[in-house]
Amino acid sequence: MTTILKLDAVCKAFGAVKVADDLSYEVAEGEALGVIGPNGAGKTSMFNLITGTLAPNSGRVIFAGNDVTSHNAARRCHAGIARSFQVPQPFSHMTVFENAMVAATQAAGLREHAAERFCIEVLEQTGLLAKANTTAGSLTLLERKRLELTRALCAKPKLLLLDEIAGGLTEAECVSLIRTIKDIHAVGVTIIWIEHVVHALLEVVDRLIVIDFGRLIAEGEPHAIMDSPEVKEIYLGIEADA
Ligand SMILES: Nc1ncnc2c1ncn2[C@@H]1O[C@H](COP(=O)(O)OP(=O)(O)OP(=O)(O)O)[C@@H](O)[C@H]1O
Repeated sequence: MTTILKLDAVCKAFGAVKVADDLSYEVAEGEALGVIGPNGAGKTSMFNLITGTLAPNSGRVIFAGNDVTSHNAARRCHAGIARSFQVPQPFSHMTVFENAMVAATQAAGLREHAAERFCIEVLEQTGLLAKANTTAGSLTLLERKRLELTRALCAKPKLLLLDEIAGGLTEAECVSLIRTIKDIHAVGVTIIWIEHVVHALLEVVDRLIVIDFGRLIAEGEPHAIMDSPEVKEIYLGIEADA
């Protein structure tokens, strides 16, 4: 098993609010790791610490064997870390294809025909090829989520971070998105997926971690984690002895 990502005793606080409190865990290459936890637990902040938009107060982020703690977000992106945002952030006035091309050229460093060919390939994979010439601002929510995936994949990531990508979708849309994410995982992309739609997570991830007040409070096989009384109490608000 090769470790692709390691968080080593990462701490980050905003005033009195600890968003990462001695956070340590590892992710294996090719793994799909799910992340759950209450609102405000520090899950998105953890992604910001991994991608480099947030600097830790202490601790280290190791990616593909290199200490990237001092590397900025652009450098980490070039190294192979890409993310989708909880609220889709496309260039709304540009087409789907143009959005993909920005990622393929700026993040993956591809040029001209190679970039175009790669974007077509990714749009096929994410189910958006038919919308290639549509402006991003006129897409449905599911399509915007698919565009988030497209933009992240066009950066040619080794590690893909998904932030609540299933949120707000209908059940049928969720099923269709799960299929796409499974396909992406099947070709070897390592995934860390923060999600409140737990059944979607359980269909994809190999392992689950639970974050509360910036601390890792549970880690293990997804169904066992969801069944644990501690997680039910902290995450679902059900008292352990109820
Ligand atoms: N830049 C910042 N400055 C100050 N406080 C922040 C900042 N970013 C996040 N926080 C606070 O840190 C806490 C954790 O936020 P974060 O978005 O990481 O939680 P989360 O687990 O992703 O929540 P959710 O499930 O609601 O998306 C929240 O109380 C939030 O208000």
